[in-house]
Amino acid sequence: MDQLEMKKQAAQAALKYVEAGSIVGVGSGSTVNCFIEALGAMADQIKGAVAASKESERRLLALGIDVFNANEVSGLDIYVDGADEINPQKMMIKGGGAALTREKIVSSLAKKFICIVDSTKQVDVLGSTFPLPVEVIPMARSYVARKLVGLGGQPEYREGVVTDNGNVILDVHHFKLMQPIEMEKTLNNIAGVVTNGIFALRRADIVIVGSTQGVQILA
Ligand SMILES: O=C[C@H](O)[C@H](O)[C@H](O)COP(=O)(O)O
Repeated sequence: MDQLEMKKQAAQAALKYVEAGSIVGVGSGSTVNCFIEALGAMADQIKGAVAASKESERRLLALGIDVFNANEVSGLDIYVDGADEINPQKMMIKGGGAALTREKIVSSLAKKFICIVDSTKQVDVLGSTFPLPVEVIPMARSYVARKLVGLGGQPEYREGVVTDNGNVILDVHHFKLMQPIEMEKTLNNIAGVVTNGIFALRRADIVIVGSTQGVQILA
């Protein structure tokens, strides 16, 4: 079974958490694209969605699903999103698709964060395989990069990428995140950082893993 099939399995399994008449929080990325595709079958049963990226919004609308602005809802029951890495404590690295800030906002609105991943995303220590994305206001790029070096990382400017918020991304290599909560706070305190891709303060509640052995649910 290839990675896409594992993503599809996890995405399909997330449908059982979608309540009729609800507004669903929807993240972004290739695994979420599988979820959006599956959600299409429930388009006439749900009230709509709040999307964490323009790309997800476009895909939802194409399936006839209404998309609400985050300011139009007071809360969400569930938020469904993928991850670049997830550890046994259900903490994640996200932002491989540069949507981290809106993902943090929409996931914060939700009672339950349901993370859908294929088994290749599971790690013991965050930062083991994936560089940590940090969204930065463009004029602060060099300053923030120097601060990240000071913290032991190796930042790399993601050339040609502008986020949905008009900012840039620094991908930080060689950051082993032994204390994810502390590092999430430390990075967010650097002037010019909009947010960083550690999701530890707001971690997942339910993880659905697609693998060659089938779907595993970690609740
Ligand atoms: O900015 C992108 C998001 O955080 C994605 O959820 C993450 O990169 C996982 O994407 P994919 O499902 O394509 O591996």
